[in-house]
Amino acid sequence: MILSPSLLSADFGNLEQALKDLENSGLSWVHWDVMDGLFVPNITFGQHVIKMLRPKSKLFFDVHLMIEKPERYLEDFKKAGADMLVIHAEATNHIQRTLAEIRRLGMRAGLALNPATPLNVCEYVLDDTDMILLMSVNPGFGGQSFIPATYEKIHTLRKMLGSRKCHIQIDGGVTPENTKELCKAGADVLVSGSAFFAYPPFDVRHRAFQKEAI
Ligand SMILES: O=C(CO)[C@@H](O)[C@H](O)COP(=O)(O)O
Ligand SMILES: [Fe+2]
Repeated sequence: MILSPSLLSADFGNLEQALKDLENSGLSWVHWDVMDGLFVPNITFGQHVIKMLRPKSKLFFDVHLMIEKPERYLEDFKKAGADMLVIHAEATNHIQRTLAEIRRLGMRAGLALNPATPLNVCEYVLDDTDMILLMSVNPGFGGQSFIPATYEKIHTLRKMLGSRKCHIQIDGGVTPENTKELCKAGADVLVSGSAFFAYPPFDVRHRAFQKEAI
């Protein structure tokens, strides 16, 4: 299981320190929640902030784009140093083209689905994605409660993926308490914001999640 802590719950005034602390705690991924105030009601940071922090960190930058028409900014995020770009199926009319363009630019391509979005939207683009992100809360805010219907969705998606090497990432309300069940259902990348950052030290927190993973 890969744990990808969400900086949405970190101190925005000191992201450099948060990145250092994560790296020193043995983590390898970090999750950036980019919000535009349109696709979701909240606004966070964009490509410029990521670009300034890229030289400060060796972590894998997992960038979750909660923005309308993400195809407008792919090159910007590549230049900013994103390793993986995750677009929302609900935010573009051109899912396949956008995923293919992300890969052409040399990044890994992910596709995110809101809780109410059925799995069939990704059926014909499974070979174009390195990761499917299943939202287990409605996007826009940290600290919300996990939606239990996600378990069945993970299980069905894992069957749909067959032997493909594609991550299933879960985002929203993830805690050490539901980690085992999520892994059992077929998830292998977990995002955690509030349940991770609220309880330092991070190496102890990291172990609390990993202990539950199967
Ligand atoms: O994408 C989002 C929210 O839209 C997430 O990445 C949150 O940051 C997860 O926060 P918690 O639910 O773990 O507090
Ligand atoms: Fe996210």
